[in-house]
Amino acid sequence: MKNSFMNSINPSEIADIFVSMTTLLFDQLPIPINFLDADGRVIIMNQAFLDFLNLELKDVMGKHLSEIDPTVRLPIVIKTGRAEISQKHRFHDGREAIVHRIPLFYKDVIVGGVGIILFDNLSYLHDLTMENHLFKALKVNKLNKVGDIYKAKYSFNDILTNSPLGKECIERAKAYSNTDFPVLITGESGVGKELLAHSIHNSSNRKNGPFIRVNCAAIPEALIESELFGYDKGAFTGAHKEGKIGKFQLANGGTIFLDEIGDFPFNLQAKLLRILQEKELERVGSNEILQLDIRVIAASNSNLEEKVLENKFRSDLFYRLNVLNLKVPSLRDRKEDIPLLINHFITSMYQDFNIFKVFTEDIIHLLKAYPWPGNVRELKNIVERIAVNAPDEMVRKEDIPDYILKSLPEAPSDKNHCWISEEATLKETLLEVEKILIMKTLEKHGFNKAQTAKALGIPRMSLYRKLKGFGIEKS
Ligand SMILES: Nc1ncnc2c1ncn2[C@@H]1O[C@H](COP(=O)(O)OP(=O)(O)OP(=O)(O)O)[C@@H](O)[C@H]1O
Repeated sequence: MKNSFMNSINPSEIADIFVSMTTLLFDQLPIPINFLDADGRVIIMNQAFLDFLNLELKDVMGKHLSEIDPTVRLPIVIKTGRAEISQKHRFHDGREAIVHRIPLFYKDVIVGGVGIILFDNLSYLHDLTMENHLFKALKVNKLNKVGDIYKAKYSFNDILTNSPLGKECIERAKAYSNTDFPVLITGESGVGKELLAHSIHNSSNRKNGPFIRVNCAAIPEALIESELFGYDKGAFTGAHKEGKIGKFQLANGGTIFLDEIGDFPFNLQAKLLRILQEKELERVGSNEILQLDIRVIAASNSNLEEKVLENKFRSDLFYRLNVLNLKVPSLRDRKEDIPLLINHFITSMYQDFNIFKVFTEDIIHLLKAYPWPGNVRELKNIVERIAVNAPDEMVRKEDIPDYILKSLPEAPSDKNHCWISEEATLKETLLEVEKILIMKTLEKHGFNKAQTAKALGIPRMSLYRKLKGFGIEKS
């Protein structure tokens, strides 16, 4: 029977039969699914996907997916070969969805990709939060655990460092991930605090549970209570009738990452402390107490001890969060990492956008002399900016943004050349010499300002003033 069926098929028809049977099967499913070929062109799009796009099959078949919606990323995933699971996506018409993008391999060669919209219409339900919607969908469809949706994205392998300070920080974070105590990560903006929080969760016992990030500075103060703690049905006028799941409840079984904790409103700090101490949550409008099983990781780029002294942050909360402390060093204190990071960012530019640029030793040397107040984030932005804008493959000094070049000391181009202009006044000349001396001493002491001031024999405040005068420090 089987043989006679197979024998009756022309081999060239097999692919067509596969496509039409798969389409028939996927048309029965309420989940939007599409298949692209290796060039990013549509081979299969099921009815649920067509309904989502409000298109007909003839409008999409054989078209490059980006012609249908320019925001899509599946063609990029087909190029990189790296699956993107449970990602939030905003379509060109503003609708949001949770999507999977998966490359398909046959004998190690990418032959196409599958796109799946897991939860659509996240935004039309403006009276429901995304979390509620997901939570409901999880319950109804028994599709996944919350932890499968809210995953930590990074692990220790994503954190690059060559420097002793960086390595020490990672070793400490790894040790912390073997415990369940709260961790407070401190350090300047852009040093990689969030990366570390993800990594600690991902190598802890909670790695299969959810990782919920809350940016305490980004949520309006009036909403923070309901966002974090949730509320019960009809808790107050204007509340959604079904209530709201708060971030703490969502994080149950996993980790909650409270980023920029220094901005947490003072009047809610007692409630936060109670949750951390009791591991119990009482939603607004409810008498029911929920038992929580969560780990808390907090991060701050402001000095929390100072905030405690200024009565802007409760000392009991500070001690509760600061059981384990992780201080992330600034990039200027681990300049050895700069070449490694530059290399990593240009490799990503090549993999993601096919842009290839060479940063020579000289250019890296120049970039190492800059103090990087915005740390790794600033370095990443600058490398990407240079890579996109530099006209030639070999990056030149002129391709480095002006504000960086201006903040570097003017080194004499050769030993015999006097770099001091004969027209310069004595004051100008002394200033120039001072600038060069300060920059060289800063470099010698790994941009540690306390050590530099000591070596120069000047008070630290006067060093800060001079650096500000040179336009090197933030005012
Ligand atoms: N060691 C590292 N290796 C690779 N990438 C890094 C490293 N450190 C930071 N990054 C990258 O730098 C950027 C900033 O990192 P991150 O958001 O973790 O910093 P942050 O300290 O949390 O900043 P903020 O205080 O402003 O929230 C991210 O794109 C991150 O991927």
